[in-house]
Amino acid sequence: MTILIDQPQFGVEAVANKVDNVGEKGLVLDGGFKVPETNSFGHTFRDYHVESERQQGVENFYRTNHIYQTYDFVKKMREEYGKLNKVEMSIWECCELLNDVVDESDPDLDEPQIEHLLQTAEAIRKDYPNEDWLHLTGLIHDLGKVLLHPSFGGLPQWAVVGDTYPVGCAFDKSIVHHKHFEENPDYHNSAYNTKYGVYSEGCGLNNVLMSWGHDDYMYLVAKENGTTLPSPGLFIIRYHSFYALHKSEAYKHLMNEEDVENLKWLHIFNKYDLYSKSKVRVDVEKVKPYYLSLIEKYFPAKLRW
Ligand SMILES: O[C@H]1[C@H](O)[C@@H](O)[C@H](O)[C@@H](O)[C@H]1O
Ligand SMILES: [Fe+2]
Ligand SMILES: [Fe+2]
Repeated sequence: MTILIDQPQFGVEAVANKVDNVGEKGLVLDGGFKVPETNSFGHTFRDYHVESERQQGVENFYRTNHIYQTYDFVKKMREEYGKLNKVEMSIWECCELLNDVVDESDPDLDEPQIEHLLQTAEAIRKDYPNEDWLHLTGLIHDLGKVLLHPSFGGLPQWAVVGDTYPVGCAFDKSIVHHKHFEENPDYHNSAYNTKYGVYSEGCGLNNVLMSWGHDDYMYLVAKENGTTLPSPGLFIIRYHSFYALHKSEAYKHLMNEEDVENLKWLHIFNKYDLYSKSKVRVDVEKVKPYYLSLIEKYFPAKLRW
């Protein structure tokens, strides 16, 4: 039985009200979303080693990503993009810009990004009808990929997409294609290559520099433009690509209590983000009015990017 939650709840209780079942065809969420066994290329999701039409390109992507994402690089990018002086536009205009963007890091998807945004948001909406903040989080979580666009500086893919991880401490073994970190100068720097590096136990993820990309950028955009999304929404946007944490449980020693609470929502979100990727298209015009109303509720009409 599905228990609907009347009031938006942002804590453990809301999570506990949604129970996962393991059905014949894999994991079934109470609300009805079925986790498919394979992606649209016929492989299991997030298999970075299986021979497929995307494998080589994805590995090349991670090699470059792992070589160039250093502590210094991330600091510079955060400073530069934190100025939010590139473009002024609405959330929906930004969604439309993503029409042309295909993500080279993703073994499971070769559709334009706008499809993925709507697929994620609509899948969440079916199972969590009352959590409108989570629908909107689904819609905007990958908007930071506009960094690839010429008007945002046209950053290379390795500085925008792919899984993220902390810099300034050791790269965990669970990170996809870990071996390529051997070519990253930080890997050989004793200030940055220990378990804690420049951080300390329980310091909170907010104090940890993450590899630069669409997550942290979109978090900065949302926060600095005064969004009223709740804390778990911002956390999801900021850490949804941090698979080493939310899937492999690495780096837990850096979390504080608020991170632990927010992580519960990220786990829920991740199922929809990952497993809603398919060739089934969402009718954009049909759902647009609903998402415009959410954007109006949680964001100003124009944002600084
Ligand atoms: O390839 C994907 C893609 O770039 C996603 O947007 C990101 O969130 C994932 O972590 C990554 O693995
Ligand atoms: Fe993403
Ligand atoms: Fe995504």
